[in-house]
Amino acid sequence: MHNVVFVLGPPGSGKGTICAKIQENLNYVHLSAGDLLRAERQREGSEFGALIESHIRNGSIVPVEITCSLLENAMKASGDAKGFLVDGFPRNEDNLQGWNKQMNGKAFIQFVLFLSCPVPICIERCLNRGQGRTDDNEESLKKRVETYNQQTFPIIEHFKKSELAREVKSERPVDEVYADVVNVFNEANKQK
Ligand SMILES: Nc1ncnc2c1ncn2[C@@H]1O[C@H](COP(=O)(O)OP(=O)(O)O)[C@@H](O)[C@H]1O
Ligand SMILES: Nc1ccn([C@H]2C[C@H](O)[C@@H](COP(=O)(O)OP(=O)(O)O)O2)c(=O)n1
Ligand SMILES: [Mg+2]
Repeated sequence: MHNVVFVLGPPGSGKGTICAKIQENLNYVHLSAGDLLRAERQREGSEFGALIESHIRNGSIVPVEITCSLLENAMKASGDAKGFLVDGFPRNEDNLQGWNKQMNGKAFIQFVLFLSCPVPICIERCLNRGQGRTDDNEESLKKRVETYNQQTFPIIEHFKKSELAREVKSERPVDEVYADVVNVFNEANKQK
């Protein structure tokens, strides 16, 4: 049974940055759904490359069958760990239902880390991210924020209702955000 922490928040809220630090210090393995999709997009012979690229540019969400299989394969391929940080997933109802169907009995959701950050700060961060991504531009970001507000935030609300969500405000400096995130993990691991 894989132990999973979902990491959600608007684009640019710091999910990847914080997950990398947690992975380094707390023995969780960081799996970014976006990174896995970008790798699949590039994979020689992938039948999904063009589909993934169009969703990424358009700020829309790739069908869960693709994303969830990439995540499950990555978990299977990973060595033993305290758990998996599933970064940027589930991003909509299709993701959530697809996860429940595919991962039923195979994964336990320990909690959901929600990084909340004002959108203007998030947009600024993405425009300055400097990773050469095809979706860090004004046009794509406008659509990604719309997707987040209309499709992802309801998923966060769902996890809040089931008392699984742990919110950390992430407009502050990284170290301050990370210190609060560590406290969330310590608290959650104390309860196990
Ligand atoms: N707390 C923070 N303060 C300032 N910049 C940040 C902070 N967290 C992340 N960043 C920067 O903002 C950009 C987006 O961060 P990233 O972790 O990629 O966010 P996400 O994965 O949520 O899109 C990166 O360039 C990162 O270095
Ligand atoms: N569950 C997911 C996660 C990402 N994607 C696609 C659509 C997203 O806009 C892009 C980029 O996701 P990613 O998490 O890397 O983006 P941010 O780190 O939040 O800026 O990938 C998806 O279709 N389904
Ligand atoms: Mg990211």
